[in-house]
Amino acid sequence: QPSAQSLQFLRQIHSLKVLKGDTARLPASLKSFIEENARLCQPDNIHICDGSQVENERMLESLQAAGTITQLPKYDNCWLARTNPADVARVESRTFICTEKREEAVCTPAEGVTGMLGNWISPEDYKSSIMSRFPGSMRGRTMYVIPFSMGPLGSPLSKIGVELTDSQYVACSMRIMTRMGAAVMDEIIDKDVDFIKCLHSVGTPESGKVEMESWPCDPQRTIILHKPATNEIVSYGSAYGGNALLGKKCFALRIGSTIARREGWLAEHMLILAITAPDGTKRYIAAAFPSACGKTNLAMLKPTLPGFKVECIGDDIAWMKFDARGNLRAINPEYGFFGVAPGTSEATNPNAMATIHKNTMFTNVAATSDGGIYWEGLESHLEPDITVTDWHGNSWSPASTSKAAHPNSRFCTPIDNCPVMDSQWEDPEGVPITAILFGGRRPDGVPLVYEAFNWKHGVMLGSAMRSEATAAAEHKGKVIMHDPMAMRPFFGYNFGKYLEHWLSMEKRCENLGGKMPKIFHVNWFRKDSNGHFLWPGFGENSRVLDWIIKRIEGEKCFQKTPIGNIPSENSINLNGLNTEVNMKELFSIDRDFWLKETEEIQKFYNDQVGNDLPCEVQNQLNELKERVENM
Ligand SMILES: C=CCn1c(=O)c2[nH]c(Cc3ccc(NC(C)=O)cc3)nc2n(CCCC)c1=O
Ligand SMILES: [Mn+2]
Repeated sequence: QPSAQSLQFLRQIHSLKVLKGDTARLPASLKSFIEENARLCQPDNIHICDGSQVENERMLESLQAAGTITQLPKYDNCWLARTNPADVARVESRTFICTEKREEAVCTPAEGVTGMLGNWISPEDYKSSIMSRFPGSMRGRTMYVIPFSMGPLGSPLSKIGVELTDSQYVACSMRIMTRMGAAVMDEIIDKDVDFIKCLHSVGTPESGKVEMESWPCDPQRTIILHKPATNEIVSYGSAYGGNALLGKKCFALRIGSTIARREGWLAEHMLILAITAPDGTKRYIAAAFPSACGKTNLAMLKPTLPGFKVECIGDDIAWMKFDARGNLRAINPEYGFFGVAPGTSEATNPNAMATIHKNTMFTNVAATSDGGIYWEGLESHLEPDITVTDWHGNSWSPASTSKAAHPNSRFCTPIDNCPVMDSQWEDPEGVPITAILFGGRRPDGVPLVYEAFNWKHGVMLGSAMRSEATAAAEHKGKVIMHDPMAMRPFFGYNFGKYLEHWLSMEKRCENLGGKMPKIFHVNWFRKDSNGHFLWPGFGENSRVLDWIIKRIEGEKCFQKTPIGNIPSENSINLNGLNTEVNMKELFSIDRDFWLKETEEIQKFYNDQVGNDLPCEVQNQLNELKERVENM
């Protein structure tokens, strides 16, 4: 029976029925956060999530009854969600950072150039965007209150958030992707900690007509807003992934990067892996890759080099901070994997396949007649008598010209299902990072691996990252897109200032008497003149990680080149490799290619960063250009 105080609280919010949870104990900050938004969104009732098994089962039953999800009886507690085809991916053009002054949020692109490093919105437009969407948006619905922690509860590197949402799909997915529920609520109550305020509604089209009953959304008016000054995130109209699971991109990267700047640490779009050599030395590596580079495949790598072991800490986000001894310690703030399904198979990522058959929410993948899932890349796993239903719900066969699964279809699966998690993956102190990799999909000119000469050089390499992508526009060619630090869609503030912050880490580390991590650039995707891949990739990448470890240990197994240090002759272990590798071509450095590359990088800086570019980064590019010219 709620206490008198909470009854008073309820009256304040229009005598709403609090279905679950006792509001009396909530600290004032949380109470007013809920109350203000309940008054704004007018839900029929409020459900304070405790994250329990029974609560989750009730939500799954309710989602099943609504037709949003169907059970996949071939696996243990696995579900398939099909979205409105208009709500299938992050919407970058509708994603904004709100600051007083535009230049705090974004760089100023050159005349006539479209900015590609984030979108700014004024405080006035932020307010009006909310007031034209949220009033009454939750009528007839329940407002779920989701208390969640990014990072292990109680870790000095963790941060807490509260997401208010009218989507049970979001609540079930947040329970997989973050530490969510009563333990976090206790932390908020006991320690009255600041929390990131996240408000989400799938909304309703202005016409009032919901296109697809089982997936309410408002694609025409989708908007994703961030206000770093007050640690607020507001998302409307989409229930999909990075738009709605606000702990991931919105919190852990965009808001996270602004907190990290204030507090002196790094919030990065990076996987974290542990590699143990045959002699037992274990190293932790963080790596940033744009999409389509196989980040999750590397994070869960099955090494081919005998005696090596690779274990996973995370596949998408790293929060890294120098500890008192000047060691860079990293945590994975997430609690699940939200991986791209197509392309995942026993051949490309056997450990992912071993992870996703329990307590997993699949979205927009195809379904099989024996109650399982299917997607492009799983052809060899299709039994002959099995029929397939595509992500629209239509029957599909390998002869179909259409795709069975949406290219951005996902598995959302608990980390603790993964068989290769590192024992320290939840260590509250984080794991010590001794190498940072930047990578890209570069079919031409970029060698398999090279090492930065120093931190400043490495920061320039990160800022200059590019990767082959399928052109979004109609001409379906391949273009080499800039994606600095693989953070292009996720910066929380001005990219130039972000680079300054990266540069400042060197001084910070020095003052603590520590050693900076080494920076490397890797490229699994170089092709020969016939368009064939020069490197077999996948588990063979352990040979590159082995060389990186040798370099961290100080072995002189490198040769200097104008672009950086590459492996010296025969210092990459090729024993046991059953395919011929043309190492000469794989590591060739062509003067014309690199002259062109430095020009492209300069153009990117001029077009997109302008005066916000730190002079040290420009100097590093000048030095690279000079070295290449003198070849
Ligand atoms: C840890 C693995 C990283 N990695 C790679 O290292 C990699 N390399 C390639 C290119 C490639 C593709 C097929 C073959 N096939 C054979 C038989 O050699 C070899 C290389 N594709 C790769 N992929 C898949 C990218 C799409 C997500 C990939 O993930
Ligand atoms: Mn990502």
